Order: sequence, then structure tokens, then C-alpha cells
Amino acid sequence: MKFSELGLSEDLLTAIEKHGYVEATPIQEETIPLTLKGQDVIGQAQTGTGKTAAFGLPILENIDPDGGLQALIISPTRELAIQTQEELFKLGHDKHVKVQVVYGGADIRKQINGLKNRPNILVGTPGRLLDHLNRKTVKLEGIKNLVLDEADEMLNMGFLEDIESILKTVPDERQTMLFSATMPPAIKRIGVQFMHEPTHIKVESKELTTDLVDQYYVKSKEFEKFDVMTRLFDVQNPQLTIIFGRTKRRVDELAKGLEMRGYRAAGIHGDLSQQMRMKVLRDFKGGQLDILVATDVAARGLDIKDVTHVYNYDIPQDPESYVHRIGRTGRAGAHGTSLTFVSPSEIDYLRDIEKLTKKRMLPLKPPTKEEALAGRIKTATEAVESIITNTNVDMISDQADELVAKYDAKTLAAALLTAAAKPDAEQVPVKITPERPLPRHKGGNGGGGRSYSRNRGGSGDRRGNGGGGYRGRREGGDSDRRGGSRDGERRNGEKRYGNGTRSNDRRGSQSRQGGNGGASRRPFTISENKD
Ligand SMILES: Nc1ncnc2c1ncn2[C@@H]1O[C@H](COP(=O)(O)OP(=O)(O)OP(=O)(O)O)[C@@H](O)[C@H]1O
Repeated sequence: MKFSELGLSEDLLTAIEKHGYVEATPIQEETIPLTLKGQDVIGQAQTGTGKTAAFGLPILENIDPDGGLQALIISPTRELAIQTQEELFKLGHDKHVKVQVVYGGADIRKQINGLKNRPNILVGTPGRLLDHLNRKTVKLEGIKNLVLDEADEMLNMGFLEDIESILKTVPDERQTMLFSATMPPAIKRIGVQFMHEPTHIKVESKELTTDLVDQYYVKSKEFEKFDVMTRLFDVQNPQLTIIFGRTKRRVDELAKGLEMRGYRAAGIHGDLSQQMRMKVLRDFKGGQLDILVATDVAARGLDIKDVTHVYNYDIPQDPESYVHRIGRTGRAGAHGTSLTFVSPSEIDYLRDIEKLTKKRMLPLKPPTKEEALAGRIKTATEAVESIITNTNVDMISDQADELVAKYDAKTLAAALLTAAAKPDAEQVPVKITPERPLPRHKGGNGGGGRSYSRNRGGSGDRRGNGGGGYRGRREGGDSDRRGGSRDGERRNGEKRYGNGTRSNDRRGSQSRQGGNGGASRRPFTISENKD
């Protein structure tokens, strides 16, 4: 359906067109007319289907740019808050709508100065919003529209108290919107208490996850996982990848290990400074990194273009988390692949996920060393071909002549391929501290039977609670349940193989431009439904 049929004004329709949107997505089509009328809405649709614009456009439509603060959007993570601010700013630019973002880990004085400019829409994370409320640097009495983005996350026990405190200061006569791809019934019941006769719009689809993502799993023992993963990289040749780990320590170690093996990788989690978090994300978006290793801090809402693969190095404890993690790929019509490692004792968790998503993951056999090497050489061959295309022979003609006089063509080609393939990289020892597998649980609960008790877990160690209470989170949305993070371990991706140029790096720019269309992603072995 065209946006022009949804009741939006010319100003916004022009902005939407500039933004490159042609047709409204189903969630936009169904919710925009209702929200324009002022109704409370729970909007549920698959990841990457445009929920931000679904709640953002009606808000922008009704904003009076001279009317001060009228809308509040609460986000679970800083990065998501920033992203939402940016999107609404762009869409509302022609209408001169002022959109500000406040989040933890950033200079509060700058935010206070910004707030003096009387924004119309405020996007924020709960902790920092509360901070501003306590300092009286923000007043919410003019709020007409309230959005809890990633609503189930916002209403889980880690955030609920903060949300309740914030909502006490927002007028009751407001429009409230909850949006998420997942909405467990127990959480929805909590949310409804903050709403007035809401309509639940659930974009019906057979599955909860988008069918644009091919979902695989690999059975693997804890100590084998790292090598299996890098072998999978060799055969799959992923272009832009997010790896999710369970703890901050895990994320640090994986990022470091990948760098040691020559990959351009960096980690992101809640113990890093906000500056570092933003730098890592910027580098990933800008092509300076090929692999982002993350805790669940990056699982919700982040919209990064062209992520081709999501790897769950650790299977998530709750099925909803899986939906959001793999939803970082397969967005806005693009295609993606996800792969989840599962230890033999964690298989019940996998089945729980499948019950929630109503989709089977396909089992995948770990590639052998030989298959991995073949994958590396294939990628290296493509890299060499690209180097040849871009080589200016005249520039190093004399040295080239010398080499040609000394060696035969095959030796030269093999040397070039070896340099590009770095077959020794797999030998670089990488030690990843073993994590205990998730506690066994009997008779999968299908994602519906967890108790959303009011225990507030904070950021402590949640392991071993057997999935009883929903996990607790603090600002930053980091679900890390254990400490042990090591700040600043991230190193420059080129260090280890530093004498090569970046374009010589097989994980480098070549692999990003290559556009291999998935052809080189295929050759890995699929053994159908062994479990
Ligand atoms: N009507 C549209 N046409 C084309 N692209 C769109 C449209 N609406 C949104 N998009 C784009 O689709 C991508 C995903 O949108 P968005 O981030 O809002 O998804 P989401 O449903 O909120 O996902 P998640 O559940 O992961 O938060 C964004 O890049 C956005 O700009």
C-alpha cells in the first residue's frame, strides 16, 4: 500500500519519498491509520519490517514544532536510542521537528543544554531519563505520545521499576504504543496496564522469524567451538557478521582470538566506554570491521545494513532473545544466514526456540580442515583476481621482471595465493575460557511458561537460575550475566599480519566488495535433520 493512502500529510510524504520508502510495510499499513486517530496500539511484527517508522510517522504527523516536548520514546539500549533519534530526525527534518536523544555514558551537561532547545520528541534510555527527571532538566507533562520500543524488553524486570517511575510523570491522557517483534503474554499483561483499551496489531506470518534468514545449528562441544566457527567462516565466507556471546568476557576473548587469526573483528558490550561502543559500531557500519562480536546489547533493534550472517556462539537462554539476535540480518527484504552453536546438553533450548519461532533450524556438519582450507583458497583466488585487476604493472615493472626471470609462473601464483589465503592462520592458538553450558531443563517450556517474577537481577550472575525469573538488565541493555570483562583489549585488526596491506587481507575490502552473491557461501555440508 502507498503511504499516501494512510492519511499522512504532504510534508511527511515528501520526507518518506526522500528516505527512499516506496510502499508501506504491513505493520506500517496496519498501525499508522489507527495511531493517527490517537488509539493505543501494541504493534508486533517480525524484525526488520519497519516498526520505527510505524510509530514514528504518526508521532511526527501530530507534532507541533512550536509546541515543546510532546512525544517520548523509551529504548532499551543507547545505540538503539541514537538510531531512533536519527531516523525520526531525518523524517521530521522538513517539518522542522526537533528530536533529541538522552542516554547514559555520555556528557549529561551537553544533554541538558540540548534540552534547553525545547525538543519536540525525546528518545532515551530509562536510567538517563530518570536522571534528567530527578534533576528536573526534563519535564514530561506535555507528553501526548509515549512509545516503549522493544516493549517486552522494556517491561521485563530489569527495566520495569524505572519505566514505572518515568510513567508517573507522564500525563494519563496520552497515547501509548508498545512495539516489538516478540511479546510474551505475561509481559503483554504488564504492558496493558499502562494503556487505554489498546488494539494489538500482530502482523500475521507463519513464523516469528523472517523467512529471509536461513537458520542453521551446529552441534559442537565447548572447546571445539572457536575452531569450528573459523572453519565455517572459511567455507561460508561471510561478508558482514555479528557474533553473539553470552558474557562480556566471552565477547572480549572472541574478538581478540579472531583478530589473532587475521579477521577484522571487535567486541561491543556494556563494560566498554560509550565512546568505544560507538567507535566499534561506527567502524562496523563503515566497513573497517567485518565482524562485530557482541553481547545482547546489540541484539535489539540495531539496523545495520548488509549484515549477511549472525552466529550465536552461545545459544541464548530465552527464545525471544534468539529472535532478536538473528533479526540483525535479513532486514528490509535482504537475505541472511544464522548459525547457532549448541552443546549436546543444550539441545532443549534449541527446541524451545523452534517452538517459539515455529521453524526448524537445519543441522550443519562442522567443516573438516580440508574443506576449510579449500574455502580459504577459493576466497584467496577471488582476492588475487581482484588484486590482478587493480594492479598497475608499470609501477613495479622492474621488480616484477626480476621475479619472472627467477621463478616460473606457477610458483609465483602459488606464492601469491598462499599470502592471500594465510593457511597458517588456523594454527594460531586461541584460548577461549570455557563457559558452563546452560543448565539442563526438562520438558521445554516453549517460551510461554517462564515466570516473570519481580526479582530484580541487576547485572549479577544469572546462571543457574534455570530460566525462572526473566533476566534483569540495567541501562545499556546488556544482558551479560557475569563480570570478567576486560576493557580495552580490542586491538587494531591489522596488527598481527601487519606487513600486508589492508587490501591484501582476505577479510579485507575485497571480501566486502566481492559481491559473491552467496555462491561461495554454499559449499558447506548440510546433513538433514539428524536430531
Ligand atoms: N516502508 C519501507 N520501505 C523500505 N524500507 C523501509 C520501510 N520502512 C522501514 N524501512 C527500512 O527497513 C529497515 C528496518 O526498519 P526498522 O529498524 O524500523 O525495523 P524494526 O521492525 O523496528 O526491526 P527490529 O524488530 O529489529 O527493531 C530500516 O533500514 C528502515 O529504514
